[in-house]
Amino acid sequence: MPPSGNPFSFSRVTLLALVEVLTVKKTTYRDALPLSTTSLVLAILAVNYVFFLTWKLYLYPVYFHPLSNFPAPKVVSLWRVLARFRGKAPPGQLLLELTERTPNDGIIILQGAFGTSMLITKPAPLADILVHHPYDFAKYDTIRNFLRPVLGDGLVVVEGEQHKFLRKNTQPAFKFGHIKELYPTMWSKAIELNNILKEELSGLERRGNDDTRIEINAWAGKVTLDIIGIAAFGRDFHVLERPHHPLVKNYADLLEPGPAKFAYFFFTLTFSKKFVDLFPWEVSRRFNRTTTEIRSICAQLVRDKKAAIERLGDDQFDILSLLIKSNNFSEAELVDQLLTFLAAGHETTSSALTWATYLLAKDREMQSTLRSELRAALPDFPNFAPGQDIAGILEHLPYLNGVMNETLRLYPTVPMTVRTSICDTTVLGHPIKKGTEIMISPWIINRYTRNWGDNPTEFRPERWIDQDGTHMAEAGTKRPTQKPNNTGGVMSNYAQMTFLHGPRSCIGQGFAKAELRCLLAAFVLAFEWELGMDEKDIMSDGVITIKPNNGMYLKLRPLDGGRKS
Ligand code: HEM
Repeated sequence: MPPSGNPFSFSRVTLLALVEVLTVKKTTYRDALPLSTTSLVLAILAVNYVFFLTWKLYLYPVYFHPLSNFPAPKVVSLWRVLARFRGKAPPGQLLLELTERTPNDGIIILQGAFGTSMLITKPAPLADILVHHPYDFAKYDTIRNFLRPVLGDGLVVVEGEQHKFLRKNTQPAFKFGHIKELYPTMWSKAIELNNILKEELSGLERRGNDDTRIEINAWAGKVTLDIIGIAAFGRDFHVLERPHHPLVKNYADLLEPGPAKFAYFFFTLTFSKKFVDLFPWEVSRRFNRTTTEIRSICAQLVRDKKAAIERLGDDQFDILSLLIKSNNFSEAELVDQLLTFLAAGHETTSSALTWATYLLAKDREMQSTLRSELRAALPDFPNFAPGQDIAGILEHLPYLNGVMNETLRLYPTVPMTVRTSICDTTVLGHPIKKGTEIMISPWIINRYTRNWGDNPTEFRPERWIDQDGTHMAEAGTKRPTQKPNNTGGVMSNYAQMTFLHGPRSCIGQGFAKAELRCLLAAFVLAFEWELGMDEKDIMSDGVITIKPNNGMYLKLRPLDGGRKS
């Protein structure tokens, strides 16, 4: 609901026109009126609509919206930004340019025909909204309704007390110790991916295929689906071996970016899903078919798991077992939670892995620096000595963590999220009305000069590495000791918003990072690569999450056991 204070809407000015016509007719002598009744109605409607447009496009946002009094710079350009939103720029980029142009202390008020909102650009208001009183803000009902068929009534979608309850009951599955136990599974899936890619390459060469490029984003999606299958359901979907698994097909269909998908999203949010579904539109039919199929696959998996627990007892610690054992969820609620983990837990990480391969393809020197660090740490690759602590090794490698964090900073998979205040509240001590729209864009915050200094868009893994004293290296020489840091070298944690912060932050952050470390490390040790497509064809795109709009084609050269073959 928009903040109160706007007395005019399209239907109201239309009704008002009727009242005006009646008043004119009643108060004017018949012969004194130089117009027929039809002309009078049309003339009054035209005047009212011109007034309404002026009111909606300019007068209301600039002078009458409650945010017009908020002490922050105002920019009347949201409608222009939206109009260009689907141009040749990734989601968030046009607002980033606007942010760079507008001197501000962390908040810019965007005024325009598509609504007035508060754009947050810096740490202080972010902390206030996301951490100090997070439950005063919620996702829009229209967005939650759009997400519900994909994610169920799971953690991403629910609000308030229901969210607190769910978060508390799912948090144990994401404890540090539990993620550590998942490292060997993630590692073996990473090795499986490498082996399959090597087979794929030699198959292409054997068949004399001219095009031996690999589209890495699709493979990244498969390996992360396999990993989340094991972590969430305790079940290996074997998607890597069976690329035509129905989950792959359905998620690929659902998440493929494109103009039709964007239009569907836009109309669903502007009107309602029920209304949009009334039209015979292929994209809406496909959306409904794929989400129904995914839900029925999840429901079957939940039934199988319950039966297995009853039959065999259960000593597993996958998310589903944990939720079943808590006895807090009905079968339908279990399906909802798993829909969330399945969707939120695989495309996000696969997109991050894809962007890491892109950034390293563009800088071969960084690729080989990372490879050297990994070779030194994992001399027996792809094997480990028995009992070797894979989590301990990977989490402490400075360059690996630097590449991962810098990729996550520059390509936050969720580039934009929107909240609305659900009660009258404050931001940085200033009152705001119920229904105020707040835009939080990790794309902007992670790339904004005022948060990251000069050259914020430069890929520099060293930002995430501290020089920590010196150590004795080979031949008695002293070398600086390097340690990964979690801030990127800037003063505030809130300058990195990829996973948000506070109780609505990504619950899977630790999981995603563990997975990225394994997949990236194994990939760098198994292949050398360069871009297999024109760089100008690469752009991040998507409706809720981003991925490259034309795929990410790489030319891979297999390495033998981490060495050149
Ligand atoms: C690189 C990988 C990932 C990124 C960038 C990412 C990012 C995010 C972001 C920005 C949010 C907040 C969305 C919003 O409120 O609008 C979120 C929420 C969430 N993410 Fe992730 N995510 C990633 C991986 C994962 C994984 C691997 C899982 C599960 C295994 C996961 C599960 C969730 C869940 C359940 C929520 C909702 C949390 C809540 O509202 O309490 N995510 N994620």
